[in-house]
Formats: sequence, structure tokens, C-alpha cells
Amino acid sequence: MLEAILPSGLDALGWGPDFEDAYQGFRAALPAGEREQVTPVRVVGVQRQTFQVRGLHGEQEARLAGSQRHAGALTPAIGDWCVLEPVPEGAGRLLGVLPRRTTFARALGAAEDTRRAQAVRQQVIAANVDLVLIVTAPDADFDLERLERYVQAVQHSGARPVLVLNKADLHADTDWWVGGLRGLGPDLEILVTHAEGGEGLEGVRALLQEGVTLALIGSSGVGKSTLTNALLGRLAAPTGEVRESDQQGRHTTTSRTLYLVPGGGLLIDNPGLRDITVWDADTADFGELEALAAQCRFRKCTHTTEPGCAVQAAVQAGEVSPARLAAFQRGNRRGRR
Ligand SMILES: Nc1nc2c(ncn2[C@@H]2O[C@H](COP(=O)(O)OP(=O)(O)OP(=O)(O)O)[C@@H](O)[C@H]2O)c(=O)[nH]1
Ligand SMILES: [Zn+2]
Repeated sequence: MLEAILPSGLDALGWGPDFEDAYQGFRAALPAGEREQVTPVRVVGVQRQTFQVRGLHGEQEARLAGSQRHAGALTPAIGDWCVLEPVPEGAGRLLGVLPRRTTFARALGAAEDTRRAQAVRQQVIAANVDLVLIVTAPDADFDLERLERYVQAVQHSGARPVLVLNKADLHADTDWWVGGLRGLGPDLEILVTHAEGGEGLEGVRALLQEGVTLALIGSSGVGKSTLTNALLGRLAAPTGEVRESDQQGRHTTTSRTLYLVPGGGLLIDNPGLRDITVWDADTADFGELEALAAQCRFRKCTHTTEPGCAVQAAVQAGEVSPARLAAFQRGNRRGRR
């Protein structure tokens, strides 16, 4: 029997009709015995070999099923929805990752040219983030160019960016800074907060409806931890820290955790997401444009005025938006640096 009604317990974790459809499709393809066992879970913590997952039956540990350990299988990231096969008195088995709504990824290894870009391996930092607070402060951190890159990167991920001017208490009048932020886009929501004093947080809470997943980005010292702690109602730094090696093999301490926010919504607090310098959305996911570029007449086509340019043809045909092409070209220029 399929459950016709979405269980509200999953809705609070960010479940929705898109995941339900994908899940039912996945389930239908399983052997009958397994089909009755599986349940959807969300990844709330990632360690080296194990995942902390949460579903209708609370939180538990899980591992990738053997069938998922081949190259090409998706590796679950924080925020992912997975199909779990429970194991009595042990870590559950993750049978698959449901298609992502949004993706924050960083490329592992630089692309030498666009042709090879398809081969660039990606590391997904967070999945299914709905809303990203881009936090800045009216002090030396304030840099509209950098904020614009954040906005573009967030939009590229599929999530909605919201600008937050924190430390509003530093100036009697913040109009000048808010005016600057307004220039970043007419549709961008702007919130003004004084996180340390607990002021302006109701604007953030209003965005955090049931099931909405939030993340915060912005440079060091703007007040992301203070905001996070205020939202989560805690004083200390995040728990659930794990030691792991970074790309250079050094040991680093990171915590990757998805929290339920009291009052509604979810919050991903992930050091990898916080720091834009380690991820570059422009190289993350231009699969369809890279495939087109491979069909251009000239190998070094810049997709501007060359004859036989498959990318421009797709733009003319309305299949690719000029904004997306512009983002693709920014990424290419950076890649060729
Ligand atoms: N004046 C003022 N200071 C604040 C406010 N919010 C945070 N701070 C202070 O700013 C400093 C940095 O705050 P954090 O919350 O650690 O900043 P962060 O963005 O998390 O920094 P990283 O952890 O390095 O990424 C701390 O000393 C906070 O007490 C605010 O609204 N007003
Ligand atoms: Zn071209």
C-alpha cells in the first residue's frame, strides 16, 4: 500500500512532493521484500564512512550499501534525502540518494579547459538548501563585489539568497549600507540584524517555515555563529565535530550538521559552505553547456561571435538563458587564469 498522505513528520524535515515522487519511483524498482522495508531519511551528519540520518523513526547511523560504493554512484551529502533499509540493531543501509533540489558543490582539481571540465570531479558540500543568508556587516568586511559573487553562487545552486546586514548596532543609521545592498538586485530581500543583542531575528524566523532548510555564508567575523546560536537557542559552538583529512592530507576538525530550528525550519551549519573561497559554483554544474561547447566548430570557441557555435545557437533558440551563458563564461575565464 502506498501512503497517499505525506507524513507530517517528514515535512518538518524538508520532505515534499518532488522527493515523494522520486522515492516512490525508487521504491517501485526494488524487489518486493526490500520494498516493504525501506524508508526515506535525511542526512543530518556526515563522517568518513558513516552518516547520521533522520526520518520518521528518529535519528540513526547508516552506511552506504555495497551496491552504492561504485564510482558513479552519488555519495550522500549533508541535507540529502536517501532511501534507507533498516538493519536490526545496526547501522542502516543507504540504497540510494534522491535527486537534489539544490546543490552546493566544489570542483576537485582545476579544469584546464572546458572540454575537460566534464571530467572534473565534484564534491557536494550541501544538498537541498532552500535559503541562504548572505551575512555581512557595516565595517571593513563590507564588499559589494564579493557579495555579488555570493549572490550569483547561491542562485546558481538553486537556493534563494537573502542579504543580512548584521552588527546594525555599530551605526546609528545603516541606510548607506542597505542602499548598497539594494543595488545588488531589485528582488533580493534584505534583513538588518543585531545578532548579539537578539534584534531583527524575527525577520529570519519568518523565513524559516516548516521544512525550509537554511544555510549561512559570509566572511569570517560577520556574525554567522552568533546568528546560528541565536536561532538554535544555544550558547556553545556546534556539537558533532569530526576529525577528517583535507585534500592535502592534513587533519582538520569539521562539523557538518543539519539542525532542527526550534519553532520551525532546519539549519545547515557547515564550515565548507561558509567559506566561498573553497567552492566555486561557476565550475560546479554546467553539464548541459559543456556538452554544447563540445559541438562548437572551433575547439577554442569563446561562444561569442564564432561561426558554428553550438552554445550561441542554443541561446538564440531560447534553450539557454543569456544569464546562464554569462555565468558559464565567467567560470571559464576563471578556469583559464
Ligand atoms: N557589534 C556586534 N558584534 C557582533 C554581532 N554579532 C556578532 N558579533 C561579534 O562579532 C564577532 C564574530 O562573530 P561570529 O558569530 O563568531 O562570526 P562568524 O561569522 O561566525 O565568524 P567565523 O566563525 O570566523 O566564520 C564576535 O565577537 C561576536 O560577538 C552584532 O550584531 N553586533
Ligand atoms: Zn561556441
